[in-house]
Amino acid sequence: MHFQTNGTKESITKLVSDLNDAKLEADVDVVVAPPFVYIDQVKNSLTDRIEIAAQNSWVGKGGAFTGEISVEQLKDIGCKWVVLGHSERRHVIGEDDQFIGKKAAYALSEGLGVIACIGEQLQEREAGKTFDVCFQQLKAYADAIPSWDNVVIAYEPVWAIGTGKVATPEQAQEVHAALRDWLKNNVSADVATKTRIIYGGSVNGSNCAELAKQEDIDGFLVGGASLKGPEFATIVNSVTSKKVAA
Ligand SMILES: O=C[C@H](O)COP(=O)(O)O
Repeated sequence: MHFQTNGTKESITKLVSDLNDAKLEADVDVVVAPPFVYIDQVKNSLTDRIEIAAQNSWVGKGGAFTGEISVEQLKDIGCKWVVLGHSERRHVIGEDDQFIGKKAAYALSEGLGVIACIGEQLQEREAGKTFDVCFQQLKAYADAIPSWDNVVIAYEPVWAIGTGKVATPEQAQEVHAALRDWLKNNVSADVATKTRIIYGGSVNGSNCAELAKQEDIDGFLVGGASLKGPEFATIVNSVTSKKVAA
């Protein structure tokens, strides 16, 4: 669950309480990504059943980088994961593929898990460039990281993020299968089989079950719907038996 830049101390207290009370299937990995300023609050009040992710991290060791948050600091406050390459980092902040790849490599080298986001914009899909864009973004991670052991790929078509316009199960499955095939051909068959590929973009309690049935969809990265604890629990439980990060 990914709060993006949402929440207050009060709303997050309520959300944590809902999550602590939720019945979450045991075989689903659940990760929550609060804004930096609330990570400590969440870490200190949320059940250990759910791990904590940051929404970004600095590209190297901490130091004189005003406004940035280092991987070392994230580890210090109990983060196990970091979300990198989110479309808002790419298209609003301007991070490029290589910079994101370097961030992933540094976070992994320090022992954080990486939720590595990729995805095409609407005009790219309409121009028939979905696979080209996704493969290029995936290659930048592959070129930078030494191992995929601690990486979850998040496919998030930009046109589906926060728009209410979810990819159809067939659209999402088509890209997930292509990504797995790319890993098989360019990394290894083993990595292609073992790497979890999760979908993000307007996932909610009503559409998650059909998406979760798709062979290559291993879980979800949930934004808006994660701000409602009971609905998020429904989404988590829709991917049971797939051992998925959600
Ligand atoms: O990380 C979350 C994604 O950006 C998806 O957000 P959304 O579920 O609100 O579309």
